[in-house]
Amino acid sequence: ILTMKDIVREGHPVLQQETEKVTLPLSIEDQDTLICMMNYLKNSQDPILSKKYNLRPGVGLSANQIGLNKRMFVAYLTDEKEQLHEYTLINPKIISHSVSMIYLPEGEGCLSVDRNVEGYVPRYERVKIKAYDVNGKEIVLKVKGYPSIVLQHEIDHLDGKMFYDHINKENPFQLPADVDIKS
Ligand SMILES: O=C(O)C[C@@H](Cc1ccccc1)[C@H](O)SCc1ccccc1
Ligand code: NI
Repeated sequence: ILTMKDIVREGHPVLQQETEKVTLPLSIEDQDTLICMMNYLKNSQDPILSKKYNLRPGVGLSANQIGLNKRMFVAYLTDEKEQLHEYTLINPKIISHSVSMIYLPEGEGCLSVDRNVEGYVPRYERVKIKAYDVNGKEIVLKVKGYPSIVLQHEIDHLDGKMFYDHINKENPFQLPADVDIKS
C-alpha cells in the first residue's frame, strides 16, 4: 500500500514540472496506480488505518506527488453539504471558471510540504473541468466551493505549482474586497 515514504516532498523536480499527458486507454499499470492512490486517501481518512500506517490525512493526491510524471490525480472528500465527492481524473483541464474567488480561512496544507505555510490561497469559486475517466471516456464536470478548491490544488500539482505560490507575498492574509471566505 502507499505510505508517507512514497510521497515526494517539496524541492523534488517532479513536483516543479508540468506533468506529461497520460496515454489512453489507460495501461493496466496506470489503472492500478490510480487505485493505490485512491486507497491512500481512503486509508488516510480512516482513524485506525491512518494510525496503523502513520498516514497524513489527504483529500487529494496527484501522480507526481508519488514521483510519477503523469497528468492524473484522485480526490476523495465530503463537501459543505456532507456530499461525498470521489474523483479519478486523467488529463484534466480547467475550461472555464467564475470571476469570484474563495479561500479556506485556515489556509491550505500539502502532503508534499512538511511545514505550515500561513496565508490565504485564492481559488476560483467555481470551475468547469474537462478530463477523462478511467475508461477513457471524456467527462466535463462543474464544481464549486470546497470540492473546487481541492480539484484546483491537485491540478496545480500537475502544472508544477504549489499552493503557496498563490499566497500574497506582501500580506499573506490580504483579501481583495469582493472575495468570499469559504469555510
Ligand atoms: O497535498 C495534496 O495535494 C493533498 C492536500 C489537498 C488539499 C489541501 C488543502 C486544501 C485542499 C486540498 C491534502 O489534503 S492536505 C491535508 C488535508 C486533509 C484533510 C482536509 C484538508 C486538508
Ligand atoms: Ni498538495
